[in-house]
Amino acid sequence: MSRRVLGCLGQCSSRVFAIETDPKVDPVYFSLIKNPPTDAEMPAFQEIFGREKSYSFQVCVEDRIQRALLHDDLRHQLISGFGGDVKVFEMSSFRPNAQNSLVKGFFVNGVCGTPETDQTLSKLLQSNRLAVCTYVPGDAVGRWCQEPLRPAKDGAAAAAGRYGVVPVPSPDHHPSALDIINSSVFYNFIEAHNVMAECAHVITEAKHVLQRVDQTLPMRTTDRFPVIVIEGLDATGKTTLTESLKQSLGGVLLRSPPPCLSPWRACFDAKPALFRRAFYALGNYVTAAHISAESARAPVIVDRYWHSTAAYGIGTSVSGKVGNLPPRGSEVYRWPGDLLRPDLVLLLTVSPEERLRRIRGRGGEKTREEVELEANQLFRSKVEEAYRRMEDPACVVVDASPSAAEVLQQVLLVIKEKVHVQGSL
Ligand SMILES: Nc1nc2c(ncn2[C@@H]2O[C@H](COP(=O)(O)OP(=O)(O)OP(=O)(O)O)[C@@H](O)[C@H]2O)c(=O)[nH]1
Ligand SMILES: Nc1ncnc2c1ncn2[C@@H]1O[C@H](COP(=O)(O)OP(=O)(O)O)[C@@H](O)[C@H]1O
Repeated sequence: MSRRVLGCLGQCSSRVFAIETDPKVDPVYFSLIKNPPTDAEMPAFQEIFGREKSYSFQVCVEDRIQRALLHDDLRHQLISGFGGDVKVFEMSSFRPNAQNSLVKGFFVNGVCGTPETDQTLSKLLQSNRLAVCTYVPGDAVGRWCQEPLRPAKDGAAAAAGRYGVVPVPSPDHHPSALDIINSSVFYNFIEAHNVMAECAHVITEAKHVLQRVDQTLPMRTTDRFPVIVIEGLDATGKTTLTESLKQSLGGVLLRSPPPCLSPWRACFDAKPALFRRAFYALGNYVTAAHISAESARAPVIVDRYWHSTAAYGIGTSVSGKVGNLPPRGSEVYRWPGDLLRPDLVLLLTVSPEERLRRIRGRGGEKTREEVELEANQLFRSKVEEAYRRMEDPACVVVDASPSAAEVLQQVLLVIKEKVHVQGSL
């Protein structure tokens, strides 16, 4: 049962809220206090709260599937309902350093009180699954307050309390880093399977994915030939290299997500991150079963595996600069304990210019994230840095700028040096 939480930002002053006016820079952080602030006067207030009217909207629904769907839908409602001049910023409310304390939402400023915007606000207020707040001047010298809103009898907005808003220093970790484990990245099969099962009643394709996954043979861990994973941003040369390695090693080439899940990939690429990540995570477990079977008879080369899923999940969930990524050694970079572990993971890297040259030379369709990769050097840098922080197994970085033949020779040398597993290479 969803519960209406008024002013969820104000309910426990240990919460901080972050307003991301530009995803490329650090958010502005505030906290709430019971009484209007006495000495907080910050230019940030005026810049953020001072344009016309500003509001915050947060989905307050227990069920994570409904929360993910409503969050995506709320963004569209705000953009369409308040008109083009209004700025819609990501906003998150959280307890610093407390995992899973993140409540994501949106902050909207520059709302002119027209009949259309009043109607939009009234409609949003009627929803008992949103916490809606407005921000009003606390006094004449630039101090601000937050007022949780509830619908009055005539549908207009009525304030239900008032909290002072004070700026606070940036916390140790970026709020988005609090929401990675088993949300942006899955660290065991059951967690990913649960999300897919929970969304099956709203996403028909999830039933088909679960059928395929549940048909997957249990993994065997008997003696096996080497398992080598090739990772890297798109157009670094993974497909070219894995095909050559298959020939050179007389091996089997697999990829994740596996072909048996291909019919539903485009569907999940268009879904909220929670569902998309669960899809790719389950793809890795299906691929692991195939690796286990094939490695009994030949070396196995894999084109993308868990590191891709983790790096894209971390790179997309952590906004702002590369420094906002969880530090090296964080548990988010650690391999799932229940997933078949490869003997070697090679990370192909090339310069951004060379990647673009190769992309142009290749053509072909791109996923939404690949489009974003091209548009956003910052996103690319975060994905690549996340790859480099992976542990146990770590990625062995390979400069893939030389010719395909030279890269192949270089990689064969690395494999000879690093892989000591039963079975000939
Ligand atoms: N394989 C894989 N792709 C992911 C994952 N998460 C996001 N993606 C997206 O899917 C794209 C790669 O799709 P693939 O079909 O593996 O394409 P690919 O042939 O490896 O891509 P190239 O790297 O361009 O060759 C990535 O660039 C991301 O946009 C994941 O966990 N596994
Ligand atoms: N070492 C290389 N040098 C030059 N071009 C390459 C090299 N490896 C791959 N390419 C070309 O770059 C493009 C992308 O390569 P591909 O293997 O599809 O990369 P990925 O699978 O990582 O996206 C293709 O047109 C391919 O022919």
